Amino acid sequence: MMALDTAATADAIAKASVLIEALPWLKRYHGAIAVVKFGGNAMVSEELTRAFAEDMVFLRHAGLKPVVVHGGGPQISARLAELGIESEFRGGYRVTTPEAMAVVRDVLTQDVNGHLVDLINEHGDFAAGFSGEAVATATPGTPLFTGARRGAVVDGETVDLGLVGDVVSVAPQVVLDAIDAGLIPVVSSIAPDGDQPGQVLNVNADSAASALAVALNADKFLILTDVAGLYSDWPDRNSLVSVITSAELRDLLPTLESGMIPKMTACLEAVDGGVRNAAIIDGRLEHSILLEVFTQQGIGTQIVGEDS
Ligand SMILES: Nc1ncnc2c1ncn2[C@@H]1O[C@H](COP(=O)(O)OP(=O)(O)O)[C@@H](O)[C@H]1O
Ligand SMILES: CC(=O)N[C@@H](CCC(=O)OP(=O)(O)O)C(=O)O
Repeated sequence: MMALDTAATADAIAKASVLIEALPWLKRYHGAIAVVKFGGNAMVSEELTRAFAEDMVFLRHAGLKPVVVHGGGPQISARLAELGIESEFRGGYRVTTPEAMAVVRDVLTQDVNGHLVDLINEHGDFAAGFSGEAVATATPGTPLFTGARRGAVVDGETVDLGLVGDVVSVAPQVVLDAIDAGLIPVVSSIAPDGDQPGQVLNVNADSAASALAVALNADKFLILTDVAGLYSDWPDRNSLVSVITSAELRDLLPTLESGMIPKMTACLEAVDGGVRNAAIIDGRLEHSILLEVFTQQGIGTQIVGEDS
């Protein structure tokens, strides 16, 4: 017989209290769709990517319906550099030539998407990879994302970004079919150009993720990034915001610096579009998603609707 020492008992009780703290959240989020944006910076670390894949499988087993939208900015930049193709960002967006677009599509839809799908599927056949070009069997001819070209405003002037677009409509059936089949959809941010058949556009992954969250009427929208959350007075580390309403965020948005602008715009669009809760959390912290979803205090910055 083995005696339990006091330290081991205290440790076991602490673990049980962490588990029971999750109960109200397990109840609240049972069957909920959670769209999670996973950025390319977190993916630079294999350990973080593996932890992310575990979190998605955890959410799925906990009764949620996770949907992943991924970026891959650093991976695209590395491949373009290897190929000697120049790559420039203007107003936070990559200027995308036809030559660069072929690389963007390949890196996002093959390498990054394939790697995430493989890591999730190490835990069982859960993941299904899609790009915005995917079509549902019931609606042939209508892609998941339809894009329209956009420019960017730099120093008050609109500049051309080449083959860069916004998602202007979403046909979510292909993703809903995967969810209904018990799968975890893993989506890359490439969108067919609605005005130019055969052409695809490079879409910022934060913005593609929020468009999908709205179309799926998601309960939760999470963006992983490389800071602890939104700082109201960046870079003052004492100004981390834990909860902000969409009205407050709308006022703060014009004061934000690049980097945070697309993320906070995506959160605002998601909440304005009916997503009940959006949050930006620290992707550098392993399993930060679990802390956000299943603990009382949560982490990062929550963006809630004006009537919350
Ligand atoms: N108000 C702010 N709060 C937090 N981060 C900010 C703020 N303003 C600018 N930033 C910058 O935005 C960065 C996050 O944006 P980005 O680098 O595009 O993230 P990711 O690589 O996750 O897509 C942070 O690392 C930080 O340097
Ligand atoms: C138009 C535009 O800039 N598209 C992005 C798409 C990838 C992305 O958004 O990746 P992260 O989430 O890792 O930043 C790009 O080419 O880098």
